[in-house]
Amino acid sequence: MTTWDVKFLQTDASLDQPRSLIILNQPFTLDLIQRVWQSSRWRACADGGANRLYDTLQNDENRVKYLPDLIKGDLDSLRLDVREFYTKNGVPVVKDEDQDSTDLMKCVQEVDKRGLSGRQSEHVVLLGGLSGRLDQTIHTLSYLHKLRKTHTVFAVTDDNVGWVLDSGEHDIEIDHSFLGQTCGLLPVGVAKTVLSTRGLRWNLDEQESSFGGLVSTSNHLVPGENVWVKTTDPIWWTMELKPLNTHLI
Ligand SMILES: Nc1ncnc2c1ncn2[C@@H]1O[C@H](COP(=O)(O)OP(=O)(O)OP(=O)(O)O)[C@@H](O)[C@H]1O
Ligand SMILES: Cc1ncc(C[n+]2csc(CCO)c2C)c(N)n1
Repeated sequence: MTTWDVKFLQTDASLDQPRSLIILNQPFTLDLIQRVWQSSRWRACADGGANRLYDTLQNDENRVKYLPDLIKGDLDSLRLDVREFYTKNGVPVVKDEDQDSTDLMKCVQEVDKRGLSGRQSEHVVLLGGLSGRLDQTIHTLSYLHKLRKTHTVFAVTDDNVGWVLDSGEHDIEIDHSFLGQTCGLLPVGVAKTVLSTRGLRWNLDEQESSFGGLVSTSNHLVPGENVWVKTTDPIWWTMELKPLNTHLI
């Protein structure tokens, strides 16, 4: 049995479980970056993710309070003004021109170099990756599926949080104060899986799910209940977030 929670999304999240944060090149609110920042102890921007951080923070007074530990990628998206600001403030900017790996992969390599990302140790949070360009979104789904045996990686946007549940049983703690009601079990990257659930409005009981068959989208969490999932094969689990504040600093 694996137990899960997304306490790192609480406004007052503590560093109970140290996390690495990778900021992707996708929009996010100030509220979301503040939540995931405070629950991380190492933060990297994947290339143009640094533009997003810079722009979202609005002014230099805020920006110096939220300096990442690293900016890495092929640097085809990082703006010159953003590069200059972060270089001036001591943030390493590392160019990796490999055209067979994405900037997301290049940042996960850095997490690995730090030696903290083992399945049982440091968790990784991706800010972005579940929306925007479809090829990039599918890359996130595929990459986290591939990483599931060696890394614990959550993907978070203003609308969603999601991750891969490996084959087996899972208890998912639900904090209804910031999670919306909608959730999904998405059989991406597997021929099929057999699912049983508790804590959902439309529960499954040893039912087969596949891309060409049943896909549990627009399911609902039951207020006050946690969720239990049993799956024979890996499956993507997603939950909707309640609307976040857009200006908190
Ligand atoms: N339009 C998009 N939709 C979804 N995810 C994106 C999008 N653009 C970038 N990302 C994510 O942010 C990371 C950094 O993006 P970057 O600014 O380098 O864009 P890119 O050059 O298109 O990405 P890459 O070089 O990795 O293909 C990407 O690796 C990807 O995970
Ligand atoms: C089969 C195959 N398809 C696409 C790419 C292109 N590509 C994949 S990752 C990447 C780097 C982006 O920063 C680029 C250009 C490739 N190399 N091999």
